[in-house]
Amino acid sequence: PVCVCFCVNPRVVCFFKSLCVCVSLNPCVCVFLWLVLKCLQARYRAKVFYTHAGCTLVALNPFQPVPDLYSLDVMKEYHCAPQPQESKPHIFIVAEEAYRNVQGQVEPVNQSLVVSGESGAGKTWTSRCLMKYYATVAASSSLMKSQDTVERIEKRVLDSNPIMEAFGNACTLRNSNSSRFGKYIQLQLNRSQLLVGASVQTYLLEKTRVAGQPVNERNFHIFYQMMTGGSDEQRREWKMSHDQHFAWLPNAEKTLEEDCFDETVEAMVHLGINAEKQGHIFRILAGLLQLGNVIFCSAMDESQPCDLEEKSKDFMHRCASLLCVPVEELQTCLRVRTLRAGKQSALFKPCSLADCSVRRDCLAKVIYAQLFEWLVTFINDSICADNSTWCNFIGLLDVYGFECFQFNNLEQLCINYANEKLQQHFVAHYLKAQQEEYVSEGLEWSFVKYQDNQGCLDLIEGIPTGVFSLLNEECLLNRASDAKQFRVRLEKELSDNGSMSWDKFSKQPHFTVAHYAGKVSYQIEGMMEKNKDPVPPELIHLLQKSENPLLHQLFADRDPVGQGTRGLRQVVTVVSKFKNSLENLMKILHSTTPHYTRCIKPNTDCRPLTFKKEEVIMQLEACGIVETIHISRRMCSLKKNSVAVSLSDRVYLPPAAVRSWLVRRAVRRWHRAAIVLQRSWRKWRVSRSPAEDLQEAMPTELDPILRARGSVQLSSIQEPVMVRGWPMGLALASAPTITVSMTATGFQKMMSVMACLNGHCFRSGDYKVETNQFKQGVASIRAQPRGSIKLHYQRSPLLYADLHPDHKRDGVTGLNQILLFLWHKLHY
Ligand SMILES: Nc1ncnc2c1ncn2[C@@H]1O[C@H](COP(=O)(O)OP(=O)(O)OP(=O)(O)O)[C@@H](O)[C@H]1O
Repeated sequence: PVCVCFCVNPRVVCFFKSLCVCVSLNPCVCVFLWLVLKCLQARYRAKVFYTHAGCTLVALNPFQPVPDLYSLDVMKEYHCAPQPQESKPHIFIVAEEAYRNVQGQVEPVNQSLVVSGESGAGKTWTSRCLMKYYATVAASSSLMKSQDTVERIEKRVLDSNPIMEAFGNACTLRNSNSSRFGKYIQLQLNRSQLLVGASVQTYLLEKTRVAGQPVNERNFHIFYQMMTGGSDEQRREWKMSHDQHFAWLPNAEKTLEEDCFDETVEAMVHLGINAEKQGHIFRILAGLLQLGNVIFCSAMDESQPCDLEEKSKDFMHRCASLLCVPVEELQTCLRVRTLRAGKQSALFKPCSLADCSVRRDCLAKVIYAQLFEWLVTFINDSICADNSTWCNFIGLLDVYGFECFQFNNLEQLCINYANEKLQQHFVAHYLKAQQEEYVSEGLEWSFVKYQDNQGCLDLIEGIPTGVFSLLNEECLLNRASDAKQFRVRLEKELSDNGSMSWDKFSKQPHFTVAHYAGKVSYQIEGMMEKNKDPVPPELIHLLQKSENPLLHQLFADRDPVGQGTRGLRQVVTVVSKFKNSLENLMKILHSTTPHYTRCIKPNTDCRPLTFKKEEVIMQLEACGIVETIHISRRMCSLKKNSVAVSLSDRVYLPPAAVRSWLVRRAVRRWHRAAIVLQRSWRKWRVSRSPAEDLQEAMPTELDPILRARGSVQLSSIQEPVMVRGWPMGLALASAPTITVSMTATGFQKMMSVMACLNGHCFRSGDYKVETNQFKQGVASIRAQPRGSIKLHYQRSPLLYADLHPDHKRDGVTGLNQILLFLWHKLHY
């Protein structure tokens, strides 16, 4: 059935579909997207959620539990299958393929499973499924008798999930269990490929959430778990009465299945976080909640520190008691800045009202972030195997997807930068490597064009004038940051980079980056402060005095003023830390065999079995799926000498009846489209006078300029031969061979040339045609044995027909323009 789709000129489909998103795309990309979209939609309706697309597995989120999709029996089925790739697409195929690569010691032996997608698409779910799979099939204890037999190490590895999710996930507008950090989990395998340990690396926790939650979103799950799951005794210990309202716990009335305190505590116990340590952790968290209720008010005397609202005094006491720090000192360091002049003397300056709140929030953020880091280290200590016991690993990367909100700041810049890096890895590794391999195998292969995002990466990470470098420079200067000034600096340094632009009419200082997945505007206000992420030294001093052993431990080694070894200020900015950790990750990815899973969110409301085409198509375009399928399709057509097989090979369509209905419906539409096209074509022809037509189509004399644009000059034969390529192009559009030329304008032209030459003085075999698909037209025709013959094209009488259809990314070009022209003629 897919072949039927390919028989129609993609541009026609494009034109008639006229989806606004499609029109802005390259027509060939557009038709691919549309086809993929249709296949995915049909499969989703038939409750088939996994689809192979080239080397990538596309996972559609069902938003409801699917019985028996991930059961032990299904795991066994894939694990024991002689050829898992031949089975129905499933995440377990990816898992098994990676596992067998390790078993087979195929270089690079270590594997990385990259799971990407936007928030709520199903990355965490998928990662959990993968971990369960390995914990079952590679269990080092008892093998696969029942889920319960998964013993110690496997259980501990799995138990890291509820803890990390409790502390690092939150309910957002887009996902009720949204991971607010990125993670790379390394599953360690011994010589017999059994799971003997694991380690977790986390990236960029969204710590601002602890002290401020976007409207209609929530704080991290752990706080709500404590509220709903804590016993009366615990609540007393946490100074958390049943009727107390917490400013930092919005939407507490919402009940979520993620609010499972018992599960978190049980997992903590399994990982060795004993009752005493748990007590320290929960008291710290309870202290933060009390801190969030503290509100400052202006002092009567401006030279004095801000006052506390009456109720806040009590909250401040509770907070100090839970954090085990002296209450006076806590109050002072939130309200008074200490200025050091030299080593001995110190000046005390009351903070402004706004500064007091900033310090309060800063205290909460630094404590929470440090606690999260400690938890990750603890988990690693508990599940990491001794280096001597493991030799290979399978890594699972679950990273935040591309983000574009109304207001974007440093967090989005970092997240989108990470996505650019991963996209580059995907493109470089898969698209380039695959294509080079095909060429080296001697396959007649023309390179598929792909979006190179190096320009965008240079813009962000370039040294010394990338956005990150300039941001860091501002931080080192240690002066009050000015957003407008910084914007001017950016413009001065980076206006040459094509990925950077500015909205001239916007009043807010900002810059816009053209990412591979779309343009994002970042506001500059606050960006430098976020990058510095300063913590007042007084706060660190205070926490180092805490009598809560855990809190004390969290800050014991921290230098409050950030002094380097030679006494220089050492500013480790957010972006430099993030860039470093990402570079390390990329090194790991480059040294492993990658497997890509693209999770797709079929609708934004998280409604079960609801497929919104517009939303899916955006995600498909953003994740480079089209290029992947394109290569596979071309590869299959080369190998099997038939076109359009790969989609039907790899995309499993729904049962017979549905499939034929879909095809018939599609054919009817295309038939109607073709009739409209024919009619408008005839009308257009009639509207032109024959003389006009002939004059342009058949120039009597070939002057040099005209000849350069459009005629055939056969050097061994004196007489020039003209090739009328334009009508042929359209005629060929309906022939089956056009399937190959969907992205190959050169091939299309070659076909028309061959057809024309056949009508002239050549016998077949007299010539050999070579094409270069990236240049417009035919590269050369070699006559044998008469030497090289140059071929030129005749200028088309049709407006726009000479334009190469896919050079501009946006805008409609080439044949689409003809069609638009006709359409306008027809309708207006
Ligand atoms: N395969 C699946 N079967 C059933 N439900 C699923 C599946 N995948 C995802 N879901 C549902 O979708 C929700 C969102 O998935 P998940 O939390 O994995 O998204 P995510 O991509 O990790 O999002 P974020 O980036 O915000 O963390 C899950 O809580 C679950 O309800």
